[in-house]
Order: sequence, then C-alpha cells, then structure tokens
Amino acid sequence: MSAARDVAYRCVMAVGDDDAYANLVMPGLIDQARLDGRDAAFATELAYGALRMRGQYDAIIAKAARRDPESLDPEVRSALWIGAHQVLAMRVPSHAAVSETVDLVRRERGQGAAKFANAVMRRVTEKTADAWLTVIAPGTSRAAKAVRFSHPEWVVGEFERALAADGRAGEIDALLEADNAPARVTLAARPGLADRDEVVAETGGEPGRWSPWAVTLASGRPGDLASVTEGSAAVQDEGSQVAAGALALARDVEPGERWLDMCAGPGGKAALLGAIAAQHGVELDALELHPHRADLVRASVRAVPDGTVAVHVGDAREWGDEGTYQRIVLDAPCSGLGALRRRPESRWRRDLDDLDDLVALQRALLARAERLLAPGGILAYITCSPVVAETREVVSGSTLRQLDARDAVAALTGTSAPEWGAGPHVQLWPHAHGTDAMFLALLERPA
Ligand SMILES: C[S@@+](CC[C@H](N)C(=O)[O-])C[C@H]1O[C@@H](n2cnc3c(N)ncnc32)[C@H](O)[C@@H]1O
Repeated sequence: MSAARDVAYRCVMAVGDDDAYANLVMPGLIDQARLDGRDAAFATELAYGALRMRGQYDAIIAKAARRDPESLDPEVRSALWIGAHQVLAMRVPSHAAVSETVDLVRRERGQGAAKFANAVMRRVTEKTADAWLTVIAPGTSRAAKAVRFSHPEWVVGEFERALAADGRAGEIDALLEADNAPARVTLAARPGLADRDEVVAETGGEPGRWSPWAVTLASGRPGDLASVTEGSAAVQDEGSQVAAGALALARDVEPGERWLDMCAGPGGKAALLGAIAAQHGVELDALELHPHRADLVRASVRAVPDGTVAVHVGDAREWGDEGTYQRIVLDAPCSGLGALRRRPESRWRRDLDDLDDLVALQRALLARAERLLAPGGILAYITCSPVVAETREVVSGSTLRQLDARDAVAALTGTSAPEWGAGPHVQLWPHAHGTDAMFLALLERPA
C-alpha cells in the first residue's frame, strides 16, 4: 500500500479514535513517513476529503453495502471513505483505488473484511459521483442538500437562516460547496513588523483581496518562512484580519488608550492588534482562560515591541476594572461553523445542544465587556460563525449603541460601505468573500 494512503488512513483514524484535529496531526504523520511534497499533498487531500465528505460517502456506502455504515468497524469505514474519495472526487483509476483499499482493510481487519471491502468498492465504482447523487440525494430538500454537500442537516438549517437574515436566501448551495473546497493559506504581514511587499516577494504569494496586510499563498509550508518563524507574519484568515483591523480603524487612536482582547488564545488577533497598538504607542491586555492557550498568545505576540502587550490568564467574565478600556475585542468562543473549510472534521463534532451553552457564555462575556468599556469606548463582537443565535441575536441583547461596522470595514478594505450588506454589522461568507464566515458588530458605550 502507498505510504501516502497509509498517512491519510492514520490521520482519519486519529480524528475518529482520539478526537484529534486533522490539521494538527497531519504534519507529524507526513514528517514521520518522509513524504515528499507531492505525496504530502495527495495524503492531505485524501484525508481531508474523506473527513469532509464522509456524510455523502456514508450514504453511498449504505447503498453499496446494504448496511448501516455505523455498524462497520471504524477501520473498514475509514478505509472506505478514503477509497470512495479517490474514485468519486479524485482522478485515481478505479482499479488502483479498489486494490489499495482492499489491501488496507486486509492489513487492518483480515481477509473476511477485505472481501467485504472489495465488494463495496466495486459497487461504488459502478457509478459516477453525479449518478450516485441522483440515487442518494434526489430533490432540493434540506435533507438532500445535507447529503449532497456532506453537512449535518441541522447545520444546513442554521446556514439557511443566517443567509436569509443577511439578504442572501438562495445562496445555500454556493455556501455549502465553498465549505468543501480547501481554503488557500493566507498570512498577515503584521503592520510595522513586516512589509507586505517583502512577504509577497518572500513567499511568491499575492496580496490578499481585502486586508491591507494579507498575503495569499499559492502553496508551500508557511512554517518554513523567515517572517513566520520570527513572528512578524503569521497564518491568519483574511476575515479575521478584517474583523480585528476594523476595530483599530473605527476611529482615530488617541494617546493613552487602553485596549483589551478578552478571549485572546491562540493570539492571532492579539498579535495584529498589538502590532497596531505599538504603532500608536498604546497598550493591549490580552486575556485568556486556559494557561496553555495563554502561552500560545505569548508566542504569537513575540515580535511585537516589548511593553505593548501584556498577556493574562483569567476568566473574562470576572476580570478587570470597570470602565477601563477604550477598545475591546470580544472574539467569542463559538461553534466555529464559519471555518469549516479549514477544519475538515469539525462539522461532525458539534450538535445543536452545544449552541445553548455557547450562547449563554457569549452573552455573559458581552455583558462583562460592556462594563469594562470606558465611556465613549468601542467594542468589537466577533465570531467565526454566521449562526444567528451566536451573532445578531447576542448583539441585539446589548445595551450599547451599534455603530455601522460597514464604514470601518470599507475604510480598511478600500471599498464602499453598501458592498457589505445592509448593516449595521458585517457578515463575511466563504462563497462570497473567500474568507471564513466571520461576523463583526461594533458597539459603542455612550460618552
Ligand atoms: C474564538 S477563540 C479566540 C481566537 C483569538 N482571538 C485569535 O484570534 O487567535 C476564543 C478563546 O476564548 C477562550 N475563552 C473561553 N472562555 C473564556 C473566558 N471565560 N474568559 C477568557 N477566555 C475564554 C478560549 O479558550 C479560546 O482561546
């Protein structure tokens, strides 16, 4: 069996067995197996594709095996997902995909299971992906879309609601499709620490579409770049750059301002805001509940001039002195459903019940943020989720005045405010903006 397929299999199994994150385990597996660039890309596509599309592949396997995929051994089910992905979504010849899958299953579960896998894979290869979709996902119901685009049905429902609330009813297929396309890697060349043109030259990438600091990479491992190693640039979705940058640009920075990042780990926004704070000679407190994530914040801000960012460990609901901060970013813990492109397994890890707890936490954090804000201060409420309950419904419970976030986003991105929807908040979308589905509201405490 090929080393790349073995790496993909180990990754899929680690995600299933150990609750691992594919993007965290994959680099180690690739290094261990000493895959070259081409095989590493192949293994990554196999594993991420299988993890993303497993909802659709389970529906196909159920028909082909005439068995509930849940009843299969995890080893067999994982191997079949990877096999199905090769046949249905990549240009791997059927005979190779079948024999590699059978070899894998034989190694893991013996001859009987290999015979079964052989029969299932042969049936899978009998139809094209489109032909299978007419069998497993006919029509345009929510359930059919869930299978076709391999998302949990409740997530499709939440996305439909969020799109409709944003004047984008009818875009659901485009959104679900965008979630299944791997996101290109974007760096932030942190202002004052790195020069964007130099990072473009260093990486062979291109300037981003929205953020003045963004560099979009064609390919490659960003960890190997000098600017990333020293911390003057870092991987950061353009949506995150826009949301954090909008707070900095919402109005002129006055001397002596104090800024707070209430939920800072792992520190992407803290580093961007810290870099901007340093340019203005103002200070940023970065707070994080979990000590190990606070360590990540310290590492993330290492290139920001000393004395600008102070990292603290604590629960933001009980932290700080009231009326202290002129700017606060509350990048709230959320379902993460706006970042499904980057985390292939994450759509299957949440369920609707998680939302209630998250929303309660988001509301409590926002209530605390309101108190920590100085009169006249501004708060950015941000989520990497478009879910209505986590976004506009949380903000609508605030006692603060909502500013038109479109103005700050337009100023930052060199666009005009009406391009960013009906306001006053801004909702970014993978299919429309090529970013994660970040939500941004700017709230102001009356002076
Ligand atoms: C969405 S992430 C923030 C991402 C971060 N702003 C960035 O750009 O890298 C939310 C963070 O909030 C932290 N968190 C959760 N509950 C918290 C609380 N009560 N107080 C402070 N931080 C909390 C989580 O551990 C997590 O690191």
